[in-house]
Amino acid sequence: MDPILVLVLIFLISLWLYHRWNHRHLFALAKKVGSSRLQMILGFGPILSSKTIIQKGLENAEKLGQDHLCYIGPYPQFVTGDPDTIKDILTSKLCVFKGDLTYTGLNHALGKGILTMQGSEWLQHRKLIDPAFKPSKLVEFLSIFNKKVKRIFEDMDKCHQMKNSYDILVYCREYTIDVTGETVLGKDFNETTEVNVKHYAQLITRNLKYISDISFKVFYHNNFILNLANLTIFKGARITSEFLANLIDKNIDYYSDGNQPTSQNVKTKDNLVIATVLEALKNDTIGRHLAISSMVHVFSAAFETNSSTMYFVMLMLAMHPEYQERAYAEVCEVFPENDDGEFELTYEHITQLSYLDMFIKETMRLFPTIPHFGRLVVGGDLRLSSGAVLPEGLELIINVYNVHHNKDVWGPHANIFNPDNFLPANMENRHPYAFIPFSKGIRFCLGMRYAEIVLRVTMAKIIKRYKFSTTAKLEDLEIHNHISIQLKEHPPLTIERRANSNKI
Ligand code: HEM
Repeated sequence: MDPILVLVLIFLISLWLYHRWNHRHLFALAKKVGSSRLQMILGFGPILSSKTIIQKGLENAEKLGQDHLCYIGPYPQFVTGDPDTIKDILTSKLCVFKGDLTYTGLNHALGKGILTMQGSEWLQHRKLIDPAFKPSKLVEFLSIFNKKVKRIFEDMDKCHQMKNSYDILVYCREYTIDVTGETVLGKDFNETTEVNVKHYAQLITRNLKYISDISFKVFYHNNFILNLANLTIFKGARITSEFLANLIDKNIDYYSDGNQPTSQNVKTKDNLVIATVLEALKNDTIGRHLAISSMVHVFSAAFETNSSTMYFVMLMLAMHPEYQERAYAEVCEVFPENDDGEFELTYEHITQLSYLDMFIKETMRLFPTIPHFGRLVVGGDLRLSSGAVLPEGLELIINVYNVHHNKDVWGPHANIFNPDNFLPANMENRHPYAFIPFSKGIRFCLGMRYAEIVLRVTMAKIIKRYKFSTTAKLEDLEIHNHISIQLKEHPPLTIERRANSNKI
């Protein structure tokens, strides 16, 4: 045999043995859960994009099972859409770290903050910001949510037959930026020239694409390529977070000088989310840089999630006229006046709107705003209740989209929109980790209660004022994952003012 060929063969066999040894824990795991044999041998898998990652996740679960190992480029990932496994992971102290793959984009665009912090530093920081979302603060926010809906009414009153409903998503974004500005910073963006909400909403879209490209197109994980992209195609994409950081910086100075919020809707700065970092800065518990970036993170986590969910709720109302009328009838029962949706919701009202609650939850089941999030095993191997062992250092993807569409959990009609899935009788025997739009366990969404309230206040008012219809069907919607769930194309939407809702 040709000696060169022999050398090449020896080199390849050594390389393979090295790979096999280096990944021995993964090969052991692959015996317990599904995996692609070819990917395991090559140590490499397809490079995904925001357009393909959701579909690929469904296909992999179908082929390999809800718990499986796969490679994204050269990065091995354990992916799960199984509620037992998700519970094991999200309740384990070994899984509070976030992995590189899913957070490179966020880290790059937003810097260090609560969304991306790791381990004990994260825990300390979380304890610092948690008080901003305690029930007494949320009561204050409730009155802001009630007042702010006027903005989206003004925009939606101008709409009627839309061939493409993208503008509605934009109005939802503008509205949630407005609400977040007031609850986090005490700023009424409508009364200041500092922030052009419309321009800012456009920047966000660009930023989301940038973040998801960096995360999923793994060649951007190479510093050289990323730096090149920053100088060219991503040039300017950081404007959003830099702009936000400047705004927060100015507000820290403003409040540190003893000033109070300019917004009429906020009684005192102590009720604002920013109050938590102002206090910590006063006590020297954190530095200014972290105070700013942390508020950038809270701000960023708050608005796109809420606005996408509102938009999807409107689409679901339009596609399901029968359920829409049930939701409308319930709101009319609680608010029987001819009030055009301009009523004031209290906590008690929210508890009476049980069908609306089920409708919103079902929307979040089929369209979870954050379809995947990641974790990293740190501090030891994690033994799952299935017996499989996730080795330290392995990146994990919690596939929210898959568990929400898992037929073993939600039944054979898992892909059909049906708010009755959330009837108490139907939820009684459902796995507690079957529905996780806000994540769950140790590191669940900090703004969950805030989001639940703002969604219910806004949607109750919108349902009272408008009737939605569309020719589009659920199966027409093609979704992408730009960190938050997005539609490839926005379906037509008709918006009519309700007959008893005729004030202009
Ligand atoms: C429909 C609305 C929302 C959804 C679906 C949602 C979903 C989520 C999810 C899935 C996570 C976990 C992400 C991960 O582990 O990587 C998360 C984390 C977080 N969310 Fe939300 N969220 C929503 C609204 C909000 C709001 C309104 C705020 C703030 C006002 C907020 C603040 C946060 C923060 C700060 C974290 C990081 C928590 C931590 O790591 O300790 N979210 N959210």
